[in-house]
Amino acid sequence: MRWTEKYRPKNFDEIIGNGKQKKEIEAWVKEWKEGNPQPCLLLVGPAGTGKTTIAHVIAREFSDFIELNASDKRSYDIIMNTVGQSATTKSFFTNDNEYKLIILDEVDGIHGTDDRGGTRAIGKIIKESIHPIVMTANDFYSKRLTSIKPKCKVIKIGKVHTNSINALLKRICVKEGIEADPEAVRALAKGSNGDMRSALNTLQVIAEETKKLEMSDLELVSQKDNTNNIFDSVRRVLKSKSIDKVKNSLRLDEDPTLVLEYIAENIPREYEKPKEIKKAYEMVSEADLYFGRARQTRNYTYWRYASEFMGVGVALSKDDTYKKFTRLTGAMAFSLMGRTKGKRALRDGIAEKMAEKIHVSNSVAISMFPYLEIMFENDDVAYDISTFFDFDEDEIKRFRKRKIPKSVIKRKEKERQEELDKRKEKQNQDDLAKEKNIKLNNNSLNQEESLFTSNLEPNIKNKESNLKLETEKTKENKEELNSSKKDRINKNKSKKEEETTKTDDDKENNIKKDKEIKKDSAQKSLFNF
Ligand SMILES: Nc1ncnc2c1ncn2[C@@H]1O[C@H](COP(=O)(O)OP(=O)(O)OP(=O)(O)O)[C@@H](O)[C@H]1O
Repeated sequence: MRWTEKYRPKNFDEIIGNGKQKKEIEAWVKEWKEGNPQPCLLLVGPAGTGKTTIAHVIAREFSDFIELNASDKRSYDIIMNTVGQSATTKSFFTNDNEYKLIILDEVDGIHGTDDRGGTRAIGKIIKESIHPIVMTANDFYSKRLTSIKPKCKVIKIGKVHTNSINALLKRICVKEGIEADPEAVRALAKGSNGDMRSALNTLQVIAEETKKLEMSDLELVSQKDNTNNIFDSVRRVLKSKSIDKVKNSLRLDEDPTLVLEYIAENIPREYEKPKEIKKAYEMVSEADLYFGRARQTRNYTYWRYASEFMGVGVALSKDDTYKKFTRLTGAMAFSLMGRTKGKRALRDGIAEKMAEKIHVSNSVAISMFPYLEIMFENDDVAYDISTFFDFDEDEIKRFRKRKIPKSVIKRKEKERQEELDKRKEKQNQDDLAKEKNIKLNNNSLNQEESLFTSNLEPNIKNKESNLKLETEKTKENKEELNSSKKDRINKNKSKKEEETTKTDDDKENNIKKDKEIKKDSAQKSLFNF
């Protein structure tokens, strides 16, 4: 295990140096925990001084945290997708009501044209986040920080003092059972120049196996810089067939893709048989694939596989170890990259223009370059294409050595102007025709309208008089109906009256008759007696 990990501080007390800054940071954490949101924290300072470590210690104070290497997320969309939502909703992990820390490492690593809104995205996250944010950066004066700094509480993390490093190294030597010359420990502390990571790495490299640290070891180490360390690793991979040794040699504090470049560069210097060289390069290519996958997915566990291929894979590609001295060289790729920086910038600029205009990716645009080179051989086509993409002189030079002749440019410009004039004229004519059409349409519309009205009017009048007649008729009918109804009612009434009188008469007669009958019967009964 790397000692930088083994001895990584787990709380503020274990972080050495920067006492005043630690207090400020602790106060910031306290405020958040008491429910008082604070501005985002920006820790700026040199490498290996504990910025990321501090961020992780802060993270322990919150319920959860999300960590992103800002320089890996150059796209606005990616940053917003990964952090944007988490920042604006409280529940980016589990507990809804608790604050979670957002760590954005290396915010100054978001680069120029590749930025694609990365800095803007960070600004948006700072503005909208309801969670605490800690950012780290190396370069206080980085342009990338210009817009970020004013929105943050900036804390400068300084180099760790030699005395503090010295004390920590001594403690580690005791824990690791290393017999250390105090003078050597001090020299190591001083030589690390405030970089705690470097001090720990050097101590581990020298003393982990030998369990000793002497001044003579340091003289050896002090001559070594990272590049020398890389050469040691590469030499070990190419010279050895011992898996352990090779694996150990690749444990160095260096970008593994850089180590891969160095190995690839030196394979043919050490290996002699074509079969060995072929196999070794197959291993390099496998390793490269894994690095690519790690980069794309940001899952850096793939690095492990990559190291297997570029270390053990390349080491075991040879039949036997070579007993010879080989002068190793640095990776040509990098010196080449340095030399071709301008060319690459030109290429990327052209690709970007093309990509934007014809909606393809930059790499597809670059893959069209050979065809453009052929097309650019023709002066007229060269002019047309460069005008279409808005290429400047340097960009045109990328595709043809000769400048486009002035006479061609003049003629083409004239043709272009004529074409433009023609188009303008045609446009004017079209506009006029359109206007005319509109007028004509309006006229015919008006005509149709009046025709319609004139046709409609008599009809309406007829209908109106019909309606009047009908209303009158209905009125008459109604009256008729009413009078007949009245008649009927009257008739019925008189009939009833008649009937009533008749009944009354009948009744009277009946009563009379009854009386007579009664009289008769009374007489009868008298007779009967
Ligand atoms: N102040 C410190 N106290 C104790 N250990 C430290 C301190 N600073 C760094 N270290 C050790 O160095 C290692 C690397 O430190 P860290 O990654 O925090 O540095 P950094 O400032 O973030 O560097 P970089 O800018 O390169 O990311 C830690 O794992 C830890 O072991």
